[in-house]
Amino acid sequence: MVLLLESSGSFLVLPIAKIYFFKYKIANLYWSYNREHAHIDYIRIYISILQFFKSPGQIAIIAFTFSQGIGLKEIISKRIIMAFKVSQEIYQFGGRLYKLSHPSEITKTSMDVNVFVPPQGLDAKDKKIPVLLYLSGLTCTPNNATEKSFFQYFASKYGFAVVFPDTSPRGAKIEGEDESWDFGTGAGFYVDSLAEPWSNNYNMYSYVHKELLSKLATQFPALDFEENISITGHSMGGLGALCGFLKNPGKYKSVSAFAPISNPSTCPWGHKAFSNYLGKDESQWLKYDPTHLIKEYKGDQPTILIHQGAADGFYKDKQLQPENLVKAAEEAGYKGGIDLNIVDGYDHSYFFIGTFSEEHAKHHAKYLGLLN
Ligand SMILES: N[C@@H](CCC(=O)N[C@@H](CSC=O)C(=O)NCC(=O)O)C(=O)O
Repeated sequence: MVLLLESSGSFLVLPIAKIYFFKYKIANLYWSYNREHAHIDYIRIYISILQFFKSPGQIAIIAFTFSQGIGLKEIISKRIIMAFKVSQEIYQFGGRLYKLSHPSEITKTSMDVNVFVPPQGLDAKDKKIPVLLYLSGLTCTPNNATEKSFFQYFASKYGFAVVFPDTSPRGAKIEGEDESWDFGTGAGFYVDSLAEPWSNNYNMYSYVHKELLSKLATQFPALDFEENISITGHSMGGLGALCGFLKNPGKYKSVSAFAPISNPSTCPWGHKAFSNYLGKDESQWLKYDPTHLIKEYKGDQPTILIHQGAADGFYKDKQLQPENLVKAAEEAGYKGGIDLNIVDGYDHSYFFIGTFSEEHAKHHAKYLGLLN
């Protein structure tokens, strides 16, 4: 079988992959458009099939390269693959950084995502390793935090994986989506839009918390996306992290944020985004406002760690308002409390995030069972 794959090329790979997929319930097929790297795909096929037969019962990853005549639509319609294209696999801090993309059914666009697997996740045998989801801020792609937050270093030190999703759909072809930096492309605000024309694509809440995590769970069986996952984020991503935690009791073990938009219903960024994505009914806005959500929250109540630079211009302009969240948490009797650290001299940039990312990594490592 292995020799057949090599000599026959991808025309035969697909039928064979299909047979093994159905016969052995293989959950995960790796795929690539990239003809130039076909030899790497074939090597992955050998390794995956050998691994599968060596350890039956485990999920195998089979790779194949698309050839002309095998369309993406056909493959998806037959529910054959859980698909991520791997555009780069980079060695870092003993682990691997994967730069991935995949077609999303929720945003109806191709989505980029970076995933860092620490060394502990490369040779994990019996126990899955925890995951930290990092949501980025306005204008960011998966690469900003990957390049500037230092999170991968601390992920290797403590032993958790990190997922860096994108901040919006890209190329949805909606009129006006590229007109401003704080709305549309790069500014999905992690909400499910209700209003036209955004509601067809701008559904980053469901994309991140449902589709992406479930697809990654199939792609990375050594990572624990179900039972041991925490969430953090910066600015608009801090808002996304706080909402993700407060709207899904029990899903995330812990939450933290860097300079989060804490009370979006009452700040200019929130007004602009929510009135466009969610419409005029302000009761819908409260469903994505942490300062409101914490009053109704009923789940586990770990300490929420927040850092905020005192010299951050957006803080001074009242876009962020973490004090409102602290007050609401106190009034609601949120048990773990909000550990708000206003740090002198720091601004809103990744220099600020990189300075405090170890504290946040440690905070999550504790709740993820990696530290006492
Ligand atoms: N208009 C500016 C500012 C954009 C900016 O500051 N973005 C922040 C997030 S703001 C809140 O969500 C950011 O993290 N930028 C990326 C970075 O690498 O610093 C602009 O477009 O630059």
